[in-house]
Amino acid sequence: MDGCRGSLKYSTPRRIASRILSSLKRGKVKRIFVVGDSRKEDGYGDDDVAPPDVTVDAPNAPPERCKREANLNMGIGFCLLHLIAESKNELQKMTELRTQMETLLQNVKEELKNKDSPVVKKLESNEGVEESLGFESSLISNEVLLFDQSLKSEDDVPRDDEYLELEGMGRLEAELEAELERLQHHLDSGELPTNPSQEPMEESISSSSSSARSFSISYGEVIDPTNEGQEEDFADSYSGVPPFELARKLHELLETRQQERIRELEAALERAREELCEKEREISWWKDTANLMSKHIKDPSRLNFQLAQNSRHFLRIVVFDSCKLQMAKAESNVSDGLSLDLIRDSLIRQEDTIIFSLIERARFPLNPPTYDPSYASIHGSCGSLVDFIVKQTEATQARAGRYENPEEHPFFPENLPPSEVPPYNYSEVLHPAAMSVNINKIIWDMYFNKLLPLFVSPGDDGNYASTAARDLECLQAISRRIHYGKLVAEVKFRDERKDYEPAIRAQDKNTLIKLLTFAAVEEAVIKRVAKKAETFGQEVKLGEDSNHGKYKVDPTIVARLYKDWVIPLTKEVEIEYLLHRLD
Ligand SMILES: C=C(O[C@@H]1C=C(C(=O)O)C=C[C@H]1O)C(=O)O
Repeated sequence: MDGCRGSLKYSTPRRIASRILSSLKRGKVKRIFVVGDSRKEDGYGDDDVAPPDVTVDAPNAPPERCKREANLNMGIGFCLLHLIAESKNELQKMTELRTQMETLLQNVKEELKNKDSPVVKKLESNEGVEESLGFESSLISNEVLLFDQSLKSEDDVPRDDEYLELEGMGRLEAELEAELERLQHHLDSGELPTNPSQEPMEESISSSSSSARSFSISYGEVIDPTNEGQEEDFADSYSGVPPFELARKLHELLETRQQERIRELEAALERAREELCEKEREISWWKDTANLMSKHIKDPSRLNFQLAQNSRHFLRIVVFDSCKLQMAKAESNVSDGLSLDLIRDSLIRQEDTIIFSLIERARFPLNPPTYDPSYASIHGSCGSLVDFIVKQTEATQARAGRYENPEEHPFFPENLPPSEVPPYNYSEVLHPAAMSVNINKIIWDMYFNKLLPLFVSPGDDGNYASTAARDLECLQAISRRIHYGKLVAEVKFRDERKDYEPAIRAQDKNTLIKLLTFAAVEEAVIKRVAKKAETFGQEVKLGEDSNHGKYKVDPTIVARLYKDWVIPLTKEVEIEYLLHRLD
C-alpha cells in the first residue's frame, strides 16, 4: 500500500483540467476546449486529444494583437502538451494502483472465504482493523453495490417498483462518492489518514458506528462484526463510512426489494389460481354443453322437456333455431303423414290404454301408505313411495330413451339422466314451442286428489309398490293422451292457418278455444270411453250374457274423467301450444 500511496501524490487529471479551465477563463479565449474526460481510466494518448477550438474576439483584429494572441495560443498549446503528458503518467499510475487494489481485494476475498484466515481471526478477535483493511472493506462494499447495479442494468428502463431502490442506491453512491472525495483530498494533500481520531469525521464515524450496531447479517463478502466492541474498534480504525453501514444499507435495500417481489409474486399466484378455477368451471360447462349438443343436435325434434329444463339458455337458442328450420321443412313436406284423422285414431287407441290402466289400478284398494311421505324413509329419496317409484322409473326410462319421444312427458323432469340408447329419428312435426308445454303437475294433482278416490275401493292390502307402479301407468297414459293436444293443435292450425294466426298474434285464448273445439267429437269421445269401460271392465263368464252392472271401473267415472279433465286439459295443451306457435 505504501507504493500505492506514493503514486497518488500526483495531481489528478480532474485537477489538471480545472487548472486549464481556470487559466483559459483568465485569458481572452471565449470558447473552451475539451482535453478529455478526466474520469476515464484509460485516458487519451497524444493523438487522442481533440484539437483546441480557439476563437479570438474579432477576425479583423490589429496585427500586434494577433501576434500576442498567437503567442498566447502557442503558450497554451505547450502548456497543454505538458499537462497531457503528465495526465498520461498519472493515468498509468492510477491504473497500476487499481491493479494493486484489485489484487489486494482478491487476496482479502480469498482470506475471508477461509475461516481460518488471519484477517477474519483478527476481526473476530476484535484486535482492531488496519486502515488498509477498512479501505478494502469499503471497496468490497462498493464492489457488491456495483455488482448489484450491473444486475439492474440488464433492464434498460428501471421499473416503477425499483425507483425506491434506486433512490437508496443513489444515497449509497453519494456516500461512496463522498468517501472517494475524502480519499482524493488526502491524496492531493500527500498523506493518507493513519489515525482516524485525527480526522474531522468523528461525527460521521460515530453515527455510522451506532447505526452499524443493528447490523447482524453480513451480505456476500462483507465482514460482519459480531459485537459492539468489534464495531467500535473497527470504526476507530476506519476513516470514512464504515463498510458495515454500507453493507447494512445494501442488505436492507436488497431485502426490501426481495420482499416486495415476493409479495408481487404471491399476489400474481393468487390471481392465477382464481383464473384457473374460473377456466376449469368454464371448461366443465362447455363439456356439459358439448354432451348435450352431441346428443340432440342431430335430431332437434327429439329435444324434450328435459332438455328444455337442463340445457343452458344459449343452447336453447341454437337448437330452437335448428328446430324452426326443420319445422319449415316439415311444413313444406305434404307427406309428413300428419292428419286430424290419424290423430283421432291415435286418441281412440289411447282410450283403451287409459281404461285398461284404470282397471289395473282398481285391482288394489287405495293403500294410503303409498302416498304418505312419512310411511317410508328410503335412502336417497324424500317424499312418498309413489314419488320414489315414479322418479326412479322415469330416470330408468329416460336412460332407455323414453323421453326422446316428443309425445312423452316426465312428471319429474328435473335432473333426469340423458338417454343412453341410439337416437331414433322421430318425425319433426311440432313447433319448438312444444318443448316448453308440460302440464303434468296439473295431471298429477287431478289424478291423486280427484280421480283416484273415485274409482278405487278404500282399504289397505299392503301392495304399496304395485299400487304405485299402477298409478304411474295411469298417469303416463293420461299424460300422453292430454299432451297429444299439441299434435291436434298443430294439425288444426295448419288446416286453418288464416283463422288461427290472428288469434295467436292477439293471444286471444277464447277465439282459439272456439276454433279448436268440436263439441260433437267431444260428445262422441265421452260416450265411447264409457262404452269401452263397460266392455273392458265387465266380468266375462262363459255361458252368461249379462254382467249385471258390475264393472272393474265404473264407466260413468271414465266418462267423467274425459269430460271433466282429459278433454279440458287436452284443450289447455292445445291453447298453450298455439299461443307460441308463431314465436
Ligand atoms: C281432440 C280434438 O280436439 C278437441 C279436443 C277433443 C278431445 O280432447 O277429445 C275433442 C274435440 C275437440 O274439442 C279433436 O278435435 O279431435
